[in-house]
Amino acid sequence: MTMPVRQAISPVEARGFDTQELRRNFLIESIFTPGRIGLTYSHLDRTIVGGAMPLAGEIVLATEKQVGSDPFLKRREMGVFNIGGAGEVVIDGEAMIAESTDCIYVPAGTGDVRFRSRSSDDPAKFYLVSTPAHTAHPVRRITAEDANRLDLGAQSDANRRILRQYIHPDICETCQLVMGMTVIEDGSVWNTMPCHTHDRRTEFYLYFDMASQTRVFHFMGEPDETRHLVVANEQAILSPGWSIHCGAGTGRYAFIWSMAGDNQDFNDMDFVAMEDLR
Ligand SMILES: O=C(O)C(=O)C[C@H](O)C(=O)CO
Ligand SMILES: [Zn+2]
Repeated sequence: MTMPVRQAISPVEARGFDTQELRRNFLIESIFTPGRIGLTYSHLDRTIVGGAMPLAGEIVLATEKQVGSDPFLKRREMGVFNIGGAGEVVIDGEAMIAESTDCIYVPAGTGDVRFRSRSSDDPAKFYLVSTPAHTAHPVRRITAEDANRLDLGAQSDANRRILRQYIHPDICETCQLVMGMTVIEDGSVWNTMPCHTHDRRTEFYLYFDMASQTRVFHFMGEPDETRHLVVANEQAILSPGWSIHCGAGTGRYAFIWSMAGDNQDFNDMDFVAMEDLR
């Protein structure tokens, strides 16, 4: 496995980027490869993001030079969100079932992590987000029913959506990772609109559950210097704290959001007034 590195980009640099440069820095085009694990190291809050898609055999989480510690989770925690068929995450020899839309929290200090699919005909797709951690909290399996559910938006604003907070201080203790899933209701297109920034935290989005022809127009940038990225199914966005992050889809979609940084306060957002967007 090689782990590409994404440097932290300043808002001043990003203003000058063309489409290709924006995509190279803020989009991960391929998260899942059958039978493989693939990870990207971002200098945004030193977050590692990627996917593991086991087929008949298991996949082992191995460490890399970029991580600087052995084992991988010696000084990190990890959220594992399954968006595929049923599978298992084996944590220091203990198998935890992960059905579709289950999330497993794997704490710092874990020695050995393995990923398995129940059936290679319907493989699990484990979306992985790992952030630095200073102590070990208990392992958790969090289902959609366990998560905090928020019903957001209005049909008249085309932004009705169900947001579930899985890894959140009310549900699961972590060092810094916060993670959940937002599903856009039929007939709505917008996520996270009205939009916000939160310079205290980095955010990552994995868009999924999209038809192959569907695209999400994901908006980023400073509120008065917006840009967009055209995103296909199972691609991920890196969103620095200075950037807005929101999107509109041409068809059905959902996304996993995750955050890391100075606090775990989901409501610590700086909302942007519509008249300030450019
Ligand atoms: O649709 C939404 O609203 C969200 O999913 C909000 C994001 O998770 C977010 O930006 C949290 O800071
Ligand atoms: Zn946000």
